[in-house]
Amino acid sequence: MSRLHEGAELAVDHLTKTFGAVRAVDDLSFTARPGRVTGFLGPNGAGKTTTLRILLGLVRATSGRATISGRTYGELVRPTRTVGAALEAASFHPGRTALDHLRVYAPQVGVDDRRCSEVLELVGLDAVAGRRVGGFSLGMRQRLGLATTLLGDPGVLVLDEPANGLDPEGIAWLRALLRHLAGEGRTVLVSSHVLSEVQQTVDDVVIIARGTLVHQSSLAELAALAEPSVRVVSPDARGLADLIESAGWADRVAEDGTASTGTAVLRRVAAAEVGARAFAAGLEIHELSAREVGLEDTFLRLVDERPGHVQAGEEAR
Ligand SMILES: Nc1ncnc2c1ncn2[C@@H]1O[C@H](COP(=O)(O)OP(=O)(O)OP(=O)(O)O)[C@@H](O)[C@H]1O
Repeated sequence: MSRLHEGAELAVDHLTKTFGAVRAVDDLSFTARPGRVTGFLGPNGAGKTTTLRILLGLVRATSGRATISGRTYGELVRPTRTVGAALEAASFHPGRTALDHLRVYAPQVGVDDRRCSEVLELVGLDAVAGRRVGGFSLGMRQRLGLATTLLGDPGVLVLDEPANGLDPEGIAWLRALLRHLAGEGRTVLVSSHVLSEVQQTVDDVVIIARGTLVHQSSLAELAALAEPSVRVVSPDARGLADLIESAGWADRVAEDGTASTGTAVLRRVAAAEVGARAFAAGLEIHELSAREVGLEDTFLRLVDERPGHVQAGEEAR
């Protein structure tokens, strides 16, 4: 028998799921490893929830497989002890207390009252154990949902948008808890449509768009894909245009106002390089500023998302 806390590899292998004409998941493959928090990221409608539902045996795949330690959810011997899942802000009986909510699930998982109190303490709800859930905020409900997933002390945690509804303090708390759980050797898979929400929590990222994988790596490798850029302003618009032309940067111009305002934003060019060339050309420069490229920008570039842009198929919901 496996030790408690022992994580298992999650493997999604050439997974496809169609709903009528909509290809929600399209030949998707990725893995999530024990001891690490993996961010499962993609814009709304990218296919995250569908993938997680297949992994948890709630939806049947059209083709391909999603496995936990080589087994599908249905093949697991003790599923509630192996995987803890919180798929959406779970529905709670408003009249039940937090402790009673857990007591309802405890027999299914095979744990006692003591464990219910333990998990309430773990998620910081011990002080309100006897309060009715009906009066709980969304953040408190998220915590109770998480407590429910932890009842069986599972080695694998699958959490769909767990940061939703949490205030900054709650997000910081969630981050610490997930890091702690992964530190114990568990496999933690966390979905989100906003990278910035989980970027301080995750070790690895799996990014999907339109049902397909666009990127899988460590967070550090994703950060290395960031493209620095530099903003240059000169009172001599003609001179700046000539400089860009002679340096061979024409295809690196991200925003161009050289002809009218003498302003240009250049991608993958260092400020020092622009400064040196401008100095050599005797070009007067009024602004030369390196722009920080956040991880979120890299993420949005990878999923090719524009503000207000709707993914194909999303209207089918
Ligand atoms: N039961 C269903 N019937 C029909 N289409 C569905 C069904 N479930 C999901 N879809 C479609 O599959 C696509 C992927 O949806 P899914 O919920 O998996 O995405 P998501 O990445 O979790 O998005 P969100 O962050 O908005 O929850 C969407 O186009 C959605 O409309």
